[in-house]
Amino acid sequence: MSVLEDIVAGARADLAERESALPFDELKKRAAEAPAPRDVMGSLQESGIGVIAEVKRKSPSKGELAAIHDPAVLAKHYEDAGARVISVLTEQRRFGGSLADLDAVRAAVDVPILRKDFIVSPYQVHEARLHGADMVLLIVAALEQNALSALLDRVESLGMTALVEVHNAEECDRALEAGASVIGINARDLHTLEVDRDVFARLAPGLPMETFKIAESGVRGPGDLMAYAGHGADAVLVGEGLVSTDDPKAALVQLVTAGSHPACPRPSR
Ligand SMILES: O=P(O)(O)OC[C@@H](O)[C@@H](O)c1c[nH]c2ccccc12
Repeated sequence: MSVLEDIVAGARADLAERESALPFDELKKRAAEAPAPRDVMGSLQESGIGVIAEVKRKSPSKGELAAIHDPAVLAKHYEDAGARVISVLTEQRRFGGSLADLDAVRAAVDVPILRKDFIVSPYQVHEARLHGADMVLLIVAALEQNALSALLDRVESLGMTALVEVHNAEECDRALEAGASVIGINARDLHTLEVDRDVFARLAPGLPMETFKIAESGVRGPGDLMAYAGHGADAVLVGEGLVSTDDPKAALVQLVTAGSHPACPRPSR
């Protein structure tokens, strides 16, 4: 079993438990009463290269990254530093996240929030909405084509934005086929966990100009952001490079500053 398959199997088992505690129909009803989703694209399309900052406690490749005692405090730092979207990992087994983290962040900030998890069921989409998410990650490698299309439609029907994640050319085709307009190119291969920052440069030119392109993983500092921007990234998503520093807020200010600097390559649209 690859790491991805293992994580997805765990996510399904955890999901089954939550589903028996709160039936889907009831969850849907409650989610429909949540405050309206925020304008993710409006936020991402402000000038320059936007930064999506991630609340990430652990990773399968490195184990513990940071002891985040209060995700709300970290999220507030991210918002103050200029994050366009805040990503919150809710996967528990390998990433140490939770829906409680999502709740805490939602209560603390006004910027749009991405629920980062291994979404395989409509249940998780409504659950994301109930807990205040505005954007939901859909990983192409974890989904059959029909499920990908159906989940993407579901996300959009609830007024949220789908971030559709790819790692190779075939997955790009599948993402576009499903109707994705926001595509995250992950430098990390979820089967092997290896990071290859050149994946973005290889895949981005094959995507339509109007696709909003997000470079995910491997950003260590402003140099990596500039490099991704030079290859056509509209935004970058950063976790470890922020949480594992002594001062995540200062690290994010540096990235945000680089992303809005006149010397930084502009988005193509
Ligand atoms: O910590 P990094 O290298 O900055 O990466 C962040 C983000 O891209 C990574 O957490 C991620 C990308 N896709 C995922 C899918 C599931 C879990 C995590 C991820």
